[in-house]
Amino acid sequence: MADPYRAHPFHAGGGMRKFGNGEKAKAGSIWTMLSRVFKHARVQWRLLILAIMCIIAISLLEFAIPQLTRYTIDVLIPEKRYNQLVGLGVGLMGAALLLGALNYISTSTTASLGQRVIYDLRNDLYRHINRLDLSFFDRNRTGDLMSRVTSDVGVLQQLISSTMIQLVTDLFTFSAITIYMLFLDWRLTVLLLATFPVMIMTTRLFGKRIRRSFRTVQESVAEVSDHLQNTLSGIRLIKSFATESLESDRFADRSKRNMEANIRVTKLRAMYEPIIDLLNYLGLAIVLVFGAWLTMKGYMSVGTVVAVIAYLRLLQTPIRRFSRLINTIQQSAAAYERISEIMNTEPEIVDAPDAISLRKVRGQVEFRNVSFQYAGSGDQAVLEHFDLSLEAGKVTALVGSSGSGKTTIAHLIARFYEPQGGEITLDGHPLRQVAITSLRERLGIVSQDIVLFNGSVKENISYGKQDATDEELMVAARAANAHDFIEAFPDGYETAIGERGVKLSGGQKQRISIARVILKNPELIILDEATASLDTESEHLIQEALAKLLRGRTCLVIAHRLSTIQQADSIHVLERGTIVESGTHEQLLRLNGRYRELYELQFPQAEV
Ligand SMILES: Nc1ncnc2c1ncn2[C@@H]1O[C@H](COP(=O)(O)OP(=O)(O)OP(=O)(O)O)[C@@H](O)[C@H]1O
Repeated sequence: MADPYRAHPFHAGGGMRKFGNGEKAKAGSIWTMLSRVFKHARVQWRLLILAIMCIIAISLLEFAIPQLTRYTIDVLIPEKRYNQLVGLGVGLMGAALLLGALNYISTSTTASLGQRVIYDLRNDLYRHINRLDLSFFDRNRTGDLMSRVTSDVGVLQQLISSTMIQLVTDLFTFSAITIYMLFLDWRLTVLLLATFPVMIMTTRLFGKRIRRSFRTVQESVAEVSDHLQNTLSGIRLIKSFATESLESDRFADRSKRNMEANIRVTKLRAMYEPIIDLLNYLGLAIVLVFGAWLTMKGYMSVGTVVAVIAYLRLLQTPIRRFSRLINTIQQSAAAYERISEIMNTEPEIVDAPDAISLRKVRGQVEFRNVSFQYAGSGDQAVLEHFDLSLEAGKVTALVGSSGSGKTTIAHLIARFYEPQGGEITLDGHPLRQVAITSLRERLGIVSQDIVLFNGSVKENISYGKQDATDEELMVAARAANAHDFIEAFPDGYETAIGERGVKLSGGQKQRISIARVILKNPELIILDEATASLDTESEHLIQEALAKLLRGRTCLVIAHRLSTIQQADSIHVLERGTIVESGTHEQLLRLNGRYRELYELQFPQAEV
């Protein structure tokens, strides 16, 4: 049946929703992000060690080259050591070659390290999303979740594959050079370091703003993705209402937010980088002026000044690079916040520590004094002090007006949601004590809202029993009256059914979904409006298939159409979460109550 809450039009609710019990990642938690990402990287420790060793070697080489310049100016030239010139050239070229090789190794290692970490992170995130409760998916938009798994994780990729290692290298180079420069000339170095607090303050100031804008960028990417997901999967509705241009305008609006946020980021960076450059020039001016003065006074050699300038440039490289990395870092921090919001959300419906695994069930289901309301629906309870029994091996039907709570009852049996009060038992075991997987393995649901995946007929039928043999598959398809039409397809069971089964008719989809449940062979079946909206012939075929499916199993049938449930062993009429009448079809007709009213509405000419 159509779930009224889900059957919303496009674009229900905009903006971010709160992530259930998930904490928000703390603002300014760049170090938390780096350390968590590092934890993932630690698993690849061989690559990590290789990358770090290369980086240290690169830093040492870069550090040694200015020493050659200094030696040439201060020793080789004044002392005219011609015989050492060849050695100098060869040494320099050798160092350059080694530098090239080390750079190659470190770049390729860090790139594959990054890819592997991202691979793990993305899989963890997807696994985690799959574990979350249905109520989480009620609260969050599919497109938004998709963009967290694709775009946000993608942003982190940059951070891991280049930025983080670069950051470690730069930190190492920076500290080594600063220490060496202090030895070389502490006065010049202290003067130089005086510009640093200003740099740090500027970075913090801009960093926060840049991150905020990136958060908007990522959120707008999510909105664009949500729009795409909704409209492309609902393209038939758009065409039938001729709302193509309306949707294009809405798309443009969402893209505009993305564009504006990106422009804001670019402007912030455009302002930040020149400020850092200015501070770098200030450093150079200090070294030049003060260094020149020291040299003129004879306190320092020309070679030392040249070496200090060379080191200054080496020192400024990491600073400059950091000012560019800040973009990636802040963007990653914004993306990481969005990933953390999911990772910090824990499912509430989980196995109890002493949960029992059910191997075989009879299917006796009891609702005792059950109260339930959906999260976020105010104090609107769907069920209050509700009692219901499903007799093992019997067919129990639920009828009643729209919104009376029929599907909710099915959801509670499957433990998609947990009741706030009372207890539901299966064969006497409270559902809270039953391992969720074992419960769902014993349960088959056929609903009007059929979900088929893009793939072959065979893959779809065997979804609940991946190791089914071709023979078993065909037996199930025959029982579901699906074998004949499947065989008539040019590729038979290998036929691709298209996204959500678009290449199949409504009745065919329904029969495939029945075959899927027959193959799974559960003891407990829920049919939710399974035969609505079908023509008489399809309905006949499906009724036949369902009759085979129900044989010998416990079954709950939820129906609007009373013709489909007349044979049920017992029928309950539900109104606003309360059972108002119960009995067999004949008994209920004799009661002259709500059931008879519904029956006469559907069959005005019937003789009853
Ligand atoms: N996921 C949800 N979140 C919040 N409220 C919900 C959700 N699903 C259903 N509801 C509300 O719970 C009530 C019962 O819905 P339910 O789907 O159980 O009714 P139903 O009897 O199956 O209706 P119909 O026959 O029209 O399908 C309705 O008022 C509905 O708006």
